[in-house]
Amino acid sequence: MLEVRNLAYEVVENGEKITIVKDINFSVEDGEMLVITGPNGGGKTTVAKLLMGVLSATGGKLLLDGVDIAPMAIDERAKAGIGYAFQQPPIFKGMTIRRLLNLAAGEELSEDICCELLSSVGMCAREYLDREVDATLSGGERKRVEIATVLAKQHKLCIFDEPEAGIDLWSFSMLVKEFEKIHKEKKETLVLISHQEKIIRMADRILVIKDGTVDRCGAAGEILPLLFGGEDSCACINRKGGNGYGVGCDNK
Ligand SMILES: Nc1ncnc2c1ncn2[C@@H]1O[C@H](COP(=O)(O)OP(=O)(O)OP(=O)(O)O)[C@@H](O)[C@H]1O
Repeated sequence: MLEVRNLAYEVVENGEKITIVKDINFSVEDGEMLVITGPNGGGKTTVAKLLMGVLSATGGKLLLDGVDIAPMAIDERAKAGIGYAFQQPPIFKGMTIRRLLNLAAGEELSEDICCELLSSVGMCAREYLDREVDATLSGGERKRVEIATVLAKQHKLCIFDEPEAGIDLWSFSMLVKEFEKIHKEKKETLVLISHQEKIIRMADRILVIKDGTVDRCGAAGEILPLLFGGEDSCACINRKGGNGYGVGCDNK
């Protein structure tokens, strides 16, 4: 189980403190899927990076199965069972896709398994295996390779930051099926950051982050009508000129 308590991240710029996120509280039960959504610039990626350890929290607690992972470095968190796919995947010049998948899996994978992983993210597998993870791959290809690295291993907690970004429609449908598989068959705990209705509708719980803090959080059945459906949500979005996330609803 993941428990996030009063998570905060501040930076100092030109001697001035800037709060990027604060008072972030939520939990994800084992095997649950949490989707984090909300307006651009709200703080979603920052929260994901704080969970993975790419950034260090300046306040709060991050408990994974009761252990505070906040002081752990990124590699220790990976060893503790957290997998993370970046919103903007890094380039690994000189490293082939095959090698990257092996590293991500923590073992030598057979060519068939490497191909299966790439096929599951919509890549025509064998022709990619010995390509380098460099700028010759398109943004969408890098994104899919990045997602395949997370699929290469069983995790306690998988975090995907906007997996839909830059992915074509056909591959997106395959990805959605993969997420369903991770969620329903492998029963891994999933945190997905997304703006995509199809992904948001797969969630067990939904967290809406706006202006660096929690705007709404609850079971999907409670939050979905506020985001997409029902007369109330439409009324409040239209009436208050909201942004499609139910922000400003009286029924918060
Ligand atoms: N180191 C930093 N210094 C100053 N501002 C920062 C820093 N890191 C993040 N921010 C700002 O904090 C806000 C939250 O950024 P973040 O990337 O977490 O948003 P997001 O919700 O993921 O947005 P999007 O939906 O566009 O991906 C943004 O306004 C961003 O410019």
